[in-house]
Amino acid sequence: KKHPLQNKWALWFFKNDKTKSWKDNLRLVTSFDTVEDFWGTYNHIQAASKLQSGCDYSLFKEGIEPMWEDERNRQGGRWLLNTQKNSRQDLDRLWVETLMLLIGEQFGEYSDSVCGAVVQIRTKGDKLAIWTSNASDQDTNLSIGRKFKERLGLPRKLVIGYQAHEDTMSKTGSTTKSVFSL
Ligand SMILES: CN(C)c1nc(=O)c2c([nH]1)N([C@@H]1O[C@H](COP(=O)(O)OP(=O)(O)O)[C@@H](O)[C@H]1O)CN2C
Repeated sequence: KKHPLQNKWALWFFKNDKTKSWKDNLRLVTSFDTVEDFWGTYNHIQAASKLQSGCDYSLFKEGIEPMWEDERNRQGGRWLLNTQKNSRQDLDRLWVETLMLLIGEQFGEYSDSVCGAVVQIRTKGDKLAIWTSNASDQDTNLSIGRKFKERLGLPRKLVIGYQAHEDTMSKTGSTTKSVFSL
Protein backbone atom coordinates (compact mmCIF):
# COMPACT_ATOMS: atom_id res chain seq x y z
CA LYS A 1 0.00 0.00 0.00
CA LYS A 2 1.33 3.43 -0.93
CA HIS A 3 1.94 6.06 1.77
CA PRO A 4 -0.58 8.91 1.31
CA LEU A 5 0.50 12.56 1.53
CA GLN A 6 -1.66 15.04 3.46
CA ASN A 7 -2.21 17.06 0.28
CA LYS A 8 -2.25 16.34 -3.45
CA TRP A 9 0.52 18.23 -5.27
CA ALA A 10 0.93 19.29 -8.89
CA LEU A 11 4.33 19.66 -10.60
CA TRP A 12 4.55 22.37 -13.29
CA PHE A 13 7.28 23.13 -15.82
CA PHE A 14 7.93 26.56 -17.35
CA LYS A 15 9.99 26.82 -20.54
CA ASN A 16 10.95 30.28 -21.72
CA ASP A 17 9.72 30.29 -25.36
CA LYS A 18 9.74 33.98 -26.34
CA THR A 19 7.29 33.30 -29.19
CA LYS A 20 4.57 32.37 -26.71
CA SER A 21 2.78 34.15 -23.88
CA TRP A 22 3.96 33.61 -20.33
CA LYS A 23 0.89 31.47 -19.52
CA ASP A 24 1.31 29.36 -22.65
CA ASN A 25 4.85 28.49 -21.49
CA LEU A 26 3.53 26.99 -18.25
CA ARG A 27 2.71 23.27 -18.40
CA LEU A 28 1.31 20.85 -15.84
CA VAL A 29 3.64 17.81 -15.73
CA THR A 30 1.80 15.55 -13.26
CA SER A 31 0.04 15.38 -9.90
CA PHE A 32 0.68 12.97 -7.02
CA ASP A 33 -0.56 12.30 -3.50
CA THR A 34 1.65 9.47 -2.24
CA VAL A 35 5.30 9.36 -1.18
CA GLU A 36 6.05 6.68 -3.75
CA ASP A 37 4.52 8.67 -6.61
CA PHE A 38 6.46 11.77 -5.51
CA TRP A 39 9.77 9.90 -5.78
CA GLY A 40 8.66 8.23 -9.00
CA THR A 41 8.09 11.68 -10.50
CA TYR A 42 11.22 13.27 -9.01
CA ASN A 43 13.46 10.45 -10.26
CA HIS A 44 11.84 10.48 -13.70
CA ILE A 45 12.26 14.17 -14.61
CA GLN A 46 15.34 16.23 -15.53
CA ALA A 47 17.21 17.62 -12.50
CA ALA A 48 16.58 21.34 -11.95
CA SER A 49 20.31 22.04 -12.29
CA LYS A 50 20.25 20.53 -15.79
CA LEU A 51 17.42 22.73 -17.13
CA GLN A 52 18.10 25.47 -19.69
CA SER A 53 18.23 29.03 -18.44
CA GLY A 54 14.79 30.58 -18.30
CA CYS A 55 13.13 27.35 -17.12
CA ASP A 56 11.25 26.83 -13.84
CA TYR A 57 9.81 23.94 -11.87
CA SER A 58 6.88 24.69 -9.56
CA LEU A 59 5.26 22.39 -7.04
CA PHE A 60 1.87 23.70 -5.88
CA LYS A 61 -1.05 22.24 -3.97
CA GLU A 62 -3.65 20.72 -6.27
CA GLY A 63 -6.03 23.47 -7.40
CA ILE A 64 -3.55 26.38 -7.01
CA GLU A 65 -1.93 27.52 -10.26
CA PRO A 66 1.72 28.69 -9.90
CA MET A 67 0.87 32.28 -10.79
CA TRP A 68 0.22 35.53 -8.90
CA GLU A 69 -3.34 35.74 -10.25
CA ASP A 70 -4.58 32.54 -8.64
CA GLU A 71 -7.10 33.32 -5.89
CA ARG A 72 -4.89 31.58 -3.32
CA ASN A 73 -1.78 33.56 -4.36
CA ARG A 74 -3.19 37.05 -5.01
CA GLN A 75 -2.77 38.41 -1.47
CA GLY A 76 0.31 36.32 -0.82
CA GLY A 77 4.02 36.51 -1.37
CA ARG A 78 7.19 34.49 -1.44
CA TRP A 79 10.31 33.84 0.55
CA LEU A 80 13.00 34.30 -2.08
CA LEU A 81 16.49 32.79 -2.00
CA ASN A 82 18.87 34.11 -4.61
CA THR A 83 21.51 31.39 -4.87
CA GLN A 84 25.18 32.22 -5.44
CA LYS A 85 26.02 32.40 -9.14
CA ASN A 86 28.24 29.33 -9.36
CA SER A 87 26.48 27.10 -6.86
CA ARG A 88 24.21 25.28 -9.33
CA GLN A 89 25.45 21.87 -8.13
CA ASP A 90 23.93 22.65 -4.73
CA LEU A 91 20.63 23.72 -6.29
CA ASP A 92 19.26 20.17 -6.62
CA ARG A 93 19.83 19.53 -2.92
CA LEU A 94 18.12 22.84 -2.00
CA TRP A 95 15.19 22.07 -4.31
CA VAL A 96 14.60 18.52 -3.01
CA GLU A 97 14.89 19.75 0.60
CA THR A 98 12.23 22.37 -0.22
CA LEU A 99 10.01 19.73 -1.84
CA MET A 100 10.31 17.54 1.26
CA LEU A 101 9.32 20.50 3.49
CA LEU A 102 6.17 20.97 1.41
CA ILE A 103 4.95 17.41 0.89
CA GLY A 104 5.93 16.51 4.47
CA GLU A 105 3.84 19.44 5.82
CA GLN A 106 6.91 20.40 7.90
CA PHE A 107 5.60 23.87 8.78
CA GLY A 108 3.23 22.53 11.47
CA GLU A 109 0.20 24.74 12.08
CA TYR A 110 1.41 27.10 9.31
CA SER A 111 1.42 24.44 6.57
CA ASP A 112 -2.06 25.46 5.43
CA SER A 113 -0.62 28.86 4.43
CA VAL A 114 1.92 27.29 2.06
CA CYS A 115 0.79 27.42 -1.59
CA GLY A 116 3.84 25.99 -3.31
CA ALA A 117 7.51 26.39 -4.24
CA VAL A 118 9.35 27.50 -7.38
CA VAL A 119 12.91 26.89 -8.57
CA GLN A 120 14.08 29.16 -11.40
CA ILE A 121 17.19 28.55 -13.55
CA ARG A 122 18.64 31.92 -14.61
CA THR A 123 22.03 32.96 -15.96
CA LYS A 124 21.95 36.00 -13.64
CA GLY A 125 21.60 33.62 -10.65
CA ASP A 126 19.15 30.84 -9.83
CA LYS A 127 16.20 31.47 -7.52
CA LEU A 128 14.33 29.27 -5.05
CA ALA A 129 11.08 30.44 -3.43
CA ILE A 130 8.27 29.28 -1.15
CA TRP A 131 4.95 30.99 -1.89
CA THR A 132 2.52 31.64 0.98
CA SER A 133 -1.09 32.79 0.81
CA ASN A 134 -1.12 35.95 2.95
CA ALA A 135 1.64 38.58 2.75
CA SER A 136 0.33 40.41 5.82
CA ASP A 137 0.38 37.38 8.14
CA GLN A 138 3.72 38.16 9.77
CA ASP A 139 3.81 35.35 12.37
CA THR A 140 2.99 32.68 9.79
CA ASN A 141 5.46 33.99 7.20
CA LEU A 142 8.31 34.44 9.67
CA SER A 143 7.82 30.91 11.02
CA ILE A 144 7.80 29.47 7.49
CA GLY A 145 10.87 31.51 6.55
CA ARG A 146 12.80 30.37 9.62
CA LYS A 147 12.06 26.70 8.88
CA PHE A 148 12.96 27.21 5.19
CA LYS A 149 16.31 28.79 6.04
CA GLU A 150 17.09 26.27 8.80
CA ARG A 151 16.23 23.16 6.76
CA LEU A 152 18.27 24.35 3.79
CA GLY A 153 21.23 24.84 6.13
CA LEU A 154 21.75 28.33 4.75
CA PRO A 155 24.51 30.36 6.38
CA ARG A 156 23.07 32.97 8.74
CA LYS A 157 24.74 35.70 6.70
CA LEU A 158 22.79 34.66 3.58
CA VAL A 159 19.70 36.88 3.77
CA ILE A 160 16.35 35.77 2.34
CA GLY A 161 13.56 38.30 1.82
CA TYR A 162 9.79 37.97 1.85
CA GLN A 163 8.16 39.87 -1.03
CA ALA A 164 4.45 40.44 -1.52
CA HIS A 165 3.38 39.37 -5.04
CA GLU A 166 1.64 42.72 -5.53
CA ASP A 167 5.01 44.41 -5.01
CA THR A 168 6.75 41.98 -7.35
CA MET A 169 4.06 42.51 -10.01
CA SER A 170 4.36 46.28 -9.87
CA LYS A 171 8.14 46.44 -9.39
CA THR A 172 9.70 49.37 -11.19
CA GLY A 173 13.45 48.80 -10.79
CA SER A 174 15.29 45.51 -10.90
CA THR A 175 14.64 44.71 -7.24
CA THR A 176 11.42 44.35 -5.27
CA LYS A 177 11.28 45.61 -1.69
CA SER A 178 11.11 42.90 0.97
CA VAL A 179 8.37 43.10 3.58
CA PHE A 180 10.81 41.43 5.97
CA SER A 181 14.05 39.46 5.80
CA LEU A 182 15.72 36.63 7.68
C1 LIG B 1 -0.45 35.97 -15.90
N1 LIG B 1 0.88 36.48 -16.10
C2 LIG B 1 1.18 37.23 -17.31
C3 LIG B 1 1.90 36.21 -15.20
N2 LIG B 1 1.60 35.61 -14.03
C4 LIG B 1 2.58 35.25 -13.16
O1 LIG B 1 2.31 34.70 -12.08
C5 LIG B 1 3.93 35.56 -13.51
C6 LIG B 1 4.18 36.21 -14.71
N3 LIG B 1 3.17 36.55 -15.57
N4 LIG B 1 5.51 36.38 -14.84
C7 LIG B 1 6.17 37.05 -15.95
O2 LIG B 1 7.49 36.57 -16.12
C8 LIG B 1 8.42 37.66 -16.00
C9 LIG B 1 9.70 37.12 -15.37
O3 LIG B 1 9.44 36.71 -14.07
P1 LIG B 1 10.28 35.54 -13.40
O4 LIG B 1 9.66 35.27 -12.04
O5 LIG B 1 10.40 34.40 -14.32
O6 LIG B 1 11.71 36.18 -13.11
P2 LIG B 1 12.93 36.51 -14.09
O7 LIG B 1 12.81 37.96 -14.41
O8 LIG B 1 12.80 35.62 -15.31
O9 LIG B 1 14.16 36.20 -13.27
C10 LIG B 1 7.67 38.66 -15.14
O10 LIG B 1 8.21 39.96 -15.30
C11 LIG B 1 6.28 38.55 -15.67
O11 LIG B 1 6.16 39.24 -16.90
C12 LIG B 1 6.20 35.84 -13.67
N5 LIG B 1 5.13 35.32 -12.86
C13 LIG B 1 5.34 34.62 -11.61
